Amino acid sequence: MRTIKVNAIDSTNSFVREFYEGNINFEPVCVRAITQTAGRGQRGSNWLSKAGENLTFSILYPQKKLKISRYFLLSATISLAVLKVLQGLEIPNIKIKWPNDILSAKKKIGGILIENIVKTEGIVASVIGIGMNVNQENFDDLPNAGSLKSITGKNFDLDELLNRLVHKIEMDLNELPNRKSTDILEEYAQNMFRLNVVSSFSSKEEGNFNGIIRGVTTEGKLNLEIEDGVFKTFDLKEIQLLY
Ligand SMILES: Nc1ncnc2c1ncn2[C@@H]1O[C@H](COP(=O)(O)OP(=O)(O)OP(=O)(O)O)[C@@H](O)[C@H]1O
Ligand SMILES: O=C(O)CCCC[C@@H]1SC[C@@H]2NC(=O)N[C@@H]21
Repeated sequence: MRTIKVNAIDSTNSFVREFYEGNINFEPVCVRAITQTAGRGQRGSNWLSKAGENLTFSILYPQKKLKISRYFLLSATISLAVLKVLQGLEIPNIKIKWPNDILSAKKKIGGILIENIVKTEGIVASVIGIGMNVNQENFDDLPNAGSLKSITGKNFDLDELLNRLVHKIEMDLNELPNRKSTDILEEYAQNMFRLNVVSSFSSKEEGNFNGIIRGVTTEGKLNLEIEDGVFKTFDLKEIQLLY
């Protein structure tokens, strides 16, 4: 797909979304910013990334009326594509922290923000925003953040890494309609951070409590074993993994 490099913009997600508004027929496109002045994360957070040291990009991907109920399969496919590219570069211990934080050695090295363009017929396009911490060495205000450099001690070529990520994502998205959802969910679960171990959670309804991550539902809800043999599912708005 075509990649456009821009110097400074507010947010690559906002940029490609605006680009879509005037273009009904389009090919997938990737927009990468050297720096974002208002990078956005999940749950309304900011995405902070030093200019020129990391990757911040968004892919605008046309969908053929994707059902909203299949949205998480898309999200899981993106997380797994990123994970596989990083594993191919021998970055250690890559995990997906539900729903789609990318961790290496327990540090958050990447974040994914997918925003769908929904019409009455379903999802007609997806904006897939990815922030990857690559060569930045210090994350003073973000104690849980890390980068490929802070973990491996090596510098990475940003253009080459972007090409690998975009290529893998495009291939896996094209393959998505042919894949069984149970296979995707199983592969996702196998790569989850803190799968099958007791973890602490915080939820609006129940305060802080312990549970064991056992996987995800087709809709992307977190499936927790909250007592022996007792399971409960939670969506992103309802719960946070503390550690
Ligand atoms: N470059 C970055 N790398 C990692 N995290 C970042 C970055 N920029 C902003 N953040 C945000 O800083 C916050 C702290 O991240 P951290 O992973 O430590 O906390 P968290 O509670 O696990 O967050 P999350 O809600 O994403 O699971 C998160 O909201 C994260 O998205
Ligand atoms: O973990 C998260 O909270 C998601 C972070 C997503 C950040 C990327 S950087 C490129 C794209 N543009 C944005 O404004 N956000 C995403």
